[in-house]
Amino acid sequence: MTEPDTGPILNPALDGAALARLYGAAGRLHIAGIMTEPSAKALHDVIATFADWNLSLRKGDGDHSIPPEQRRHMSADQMATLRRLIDMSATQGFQYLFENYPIYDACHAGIAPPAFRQLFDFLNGEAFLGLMRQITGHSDIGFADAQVTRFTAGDFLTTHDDDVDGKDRRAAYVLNLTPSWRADWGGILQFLDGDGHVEAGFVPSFNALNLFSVPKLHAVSQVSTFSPGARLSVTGWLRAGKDPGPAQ
Ligand SMILES: O=C(O)CCC(=O)C(=O)O
Ligand SMILES: [Fe+2]
Repeated sequence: MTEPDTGPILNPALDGAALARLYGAAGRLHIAGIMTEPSAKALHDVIATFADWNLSLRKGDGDHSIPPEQRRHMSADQMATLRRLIDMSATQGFQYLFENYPIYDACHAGIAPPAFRQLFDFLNGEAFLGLMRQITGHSDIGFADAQVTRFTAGDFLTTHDDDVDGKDRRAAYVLNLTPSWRADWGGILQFLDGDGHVEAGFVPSFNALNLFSVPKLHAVSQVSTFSPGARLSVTGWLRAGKDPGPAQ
């Protein structure tokens, strides 16, 4: 893995007060150029060459993660069966399928690769959290949890609102690290209104932060079979209070 020298750096030219006005009006925001360009490129290179992805899906009522060791032993038939089960449950309810690496858990367990530790420190540093407090108006935001995600052809995340009791999520964020993408390739972060219509959609992009308030109905549309690339992001929530540590 290529390591960035310094880790991510917040773009010093961002106008927090102007962004706060936009967020206040819509409850969501797409911030282009969130990091300095060289540090965004370095972070992209780390994620684009990362190889140890879990497969993340929903089983019963909970998150289920298939680690890389186990994935390697799954036959094409087993994978196809799993896919069919996932498709069946996605028809009616909350389901997802994408690859991830749990940065928050790995940092607390002391096993995160150094570049992901730097990323976690950036997301929990005063520069980033201070800007997030200013934009969202939530002065009690105390920490950010985080995972890296990769969506390739067939991956999706159905409609949900991110609200989980006891997690104190004030806002959700998606740090976009996809260098080139077309809306036709899917993977669009869609926001739904009370009638089930898509009221807005953010197309995967590079070095941009999507931010939205919790709870809010949203989904990631399925990445199309003809998408040639991967949708790469760092996602998580800005949470109130002190980081409780492992398993939260
Ligand atoms: O990747 C995205 O754009 C959104 C992810 C999301 O909604 C979630 O992880 O809950
Ligand atoms: Fe979500």
